Amino acid sequence: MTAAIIDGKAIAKDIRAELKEEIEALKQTGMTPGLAVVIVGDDQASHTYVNSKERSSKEIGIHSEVHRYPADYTEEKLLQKVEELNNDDRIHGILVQLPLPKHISEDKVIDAIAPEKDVDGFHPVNVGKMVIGKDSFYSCTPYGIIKMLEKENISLEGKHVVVIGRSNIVGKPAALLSLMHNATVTICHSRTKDLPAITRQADVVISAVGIANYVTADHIKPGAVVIDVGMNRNDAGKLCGDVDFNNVKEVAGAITPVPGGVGPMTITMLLFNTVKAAKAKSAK
Ligand SMILES: NC(=O)C1=CN([C@@H]2O[C@H](COP(=O)(O)OP(=O)(O)OC[C@H]3O[C@@H](n4cnc5c(N)ncnc54)[C@H](OP(=O)(O)O)[C@@H]3O)[C@@H](O)[C@H]2O)C=CC1
Ligand SMILES: Nc1nc(=O)c2c([nH]1)NC[C@@H]1CN(c3ccc(C(=O)N[C@@H](CCC(=O)O)C(=O)O)cc3)C=[N+]21
Repeated sequence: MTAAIIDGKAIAKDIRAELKEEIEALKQTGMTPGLAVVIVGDDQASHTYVNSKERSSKEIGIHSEVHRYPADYTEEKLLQKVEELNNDDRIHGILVQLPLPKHISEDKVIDAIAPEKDVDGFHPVNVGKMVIGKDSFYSCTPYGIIKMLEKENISLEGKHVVVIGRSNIVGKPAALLSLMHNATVTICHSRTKDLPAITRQADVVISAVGIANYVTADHIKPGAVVIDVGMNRNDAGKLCGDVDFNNVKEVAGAITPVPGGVGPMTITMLLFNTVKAAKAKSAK
């Protein structure tokens, strides 16, 4: 059996086309959604992501601004900038690119973002609302996975979802959103014993570890859905996920590729959340 390849790029394109129409309608009412991205430091990969976010925003008509600062920018100045953006009426969404340089507390910066502008869904208020099952801004990567499965007509109801990874931005919210969709959820991490025995019980495996070729064919139950969040470089310097794609695709029922799977959905949900924030503001 060869798995169906889930085309995240195509699904992302469809959702972005829907958002574009929605933005055109909003503009008719005098509202242009605005996104501010803040990046500190000179990490090349981070700059590439940020440029891609800016391009994608502009393509669908979002007002987009990027604030770039050197690696020695102070925490105090960054907090001031966030405050300024909190009070800027043209801006509905604020994203501070992570990771930040070591001398800046990520927690402090995330806490400083107004929850109604936190389109990353990282602020404790938004995380807390998600935990108690309320509508809020959900973290873009896990939310993108949920949307992708919906578009593929893969229901999570009653399914055993095994999430590998428990970070605040991917693993944990992926588990909670799966639970919200009535899955039975297991969370695995670096202290988990006999991981393959657990993942082999899964109807859906979501891997967010950050190790190339970590998930191999013997981890997967025949026919299971495999979602690869990992963004790694292999020995040849090529972008790859956590999953040994060529071998796993012979066992799985459906699988997401890297690139072209979860990544494009992440950016799409950032745009989705920005439009959502703008609509909430205009409804006030
Ligand atoms: N496609 C996309 O849009 C995005 C992709 N990513 C990518 O996803 C991956 C994960 O990101 P993120 O969650 O931020 O990473 P973190 O490093 O914060 O978390 C990794 C998680 O994997 C767990 N882990 C590490 N080693 C093992 C192991 N040997 N066995 C089982 N679990 C293990 C860790 O466990 P423990 O908690 O015990 O340390 C941790 O919970 C990265 O490759 C990242 O680049 C991230 C964001 C968006
Ligand atoms: N505040 C904050 N919010 C984030 O959402 C955030 C962040 N910080 N820091 C870094 C991670 C990583 N991340 C990705 C987004 C898109 C792709 C993506 O589009 N990937 C493409 C390929 C890109 C390429 O070719 O290099 C793909 O998978 O097809 C990847 C990774 C968001 N993150």
